[in-house]
Amino acid sequence: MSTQFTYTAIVPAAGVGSRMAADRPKQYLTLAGSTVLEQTLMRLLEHPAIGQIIVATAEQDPWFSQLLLARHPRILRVNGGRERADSVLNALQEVETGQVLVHDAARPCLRRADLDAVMTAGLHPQGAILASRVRDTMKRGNGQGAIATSVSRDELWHALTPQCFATASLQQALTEALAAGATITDEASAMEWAGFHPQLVEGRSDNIKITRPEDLALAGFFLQQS
Ligand SMILES: Nc1ccn([C@@H]2O[C@H](COP(=O)(O)OP(=O)(O)OP(=O)(O)O)[C@@H](O)[C@H]2O)c(=O)n1
Ligand SMILES: C[C@](O)(CO)[C@H](O)COP(=O)(O)O
Repeated sequence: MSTQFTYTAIVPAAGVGSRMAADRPKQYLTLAGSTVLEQTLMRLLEHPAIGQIIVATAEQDPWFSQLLLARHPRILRVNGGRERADSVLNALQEVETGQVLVHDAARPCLRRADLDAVMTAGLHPQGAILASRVRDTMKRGNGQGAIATSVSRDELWHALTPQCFATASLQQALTEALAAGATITDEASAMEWAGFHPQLVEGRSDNIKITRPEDLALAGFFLQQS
């Protein structure tokens, strides 16, 4: 019996991790006995509705091929691009399923319940993203290190990943938004540019994106809790 997979996963992993200031891109730093990237890939490989996982790495990346998972039959490596959106667009060319999810390599603490929830919501034509409500009082700076104003946190959310969409809709939106010079920092912003209103699926705030040095130990702690 053929296995019907609903989603193809794209994992953007072509960044240099400049804010991490490590000796290698942060996705290759050691975490919980393997690497950040392998932890993230394991979260996705475990899901029965995810078929192929397309990992976008830098063209000259010397680390990926050294990973055991690099030879996994469900994992395909493609070249990333100058920006995260370019890496995602490159990977989208290889997607053969009607639904696609994009999940940052730098987010290894994703929980199965959150993945289930956003994949289900993502089947809606508008698509869906994992997100967490802002908790702190928000300030907008004046560019000179002082407060310009407070920003209402009503309906203010941190966009997380995975972000789940119909493959054709995302590919068209991303292509057209980038061609128009729009600033695209996540898949939802391309879909919004195209007039979609992706659903917000409230997820755990420990689904952190490893960005700065202090985040690695925190991710290790969170992985011990799961
Ligand atoms: N051209 C790029 C830039 C980023 N990413 C990926 O997008 C995810 C989120 O990006 P970010 O956290 O900004 O990673 P970096 O760009 O590596 O970090 P920095 O901005 O600190 O350099 C990461 O998994 C990163 O590898 C990518 O695939 N291609
Ligand atoms: C996609 C993302 O993780 C959602 O918050 C975020 O936009 C990535 O941004 P970065 O500048 O590439 O870290």
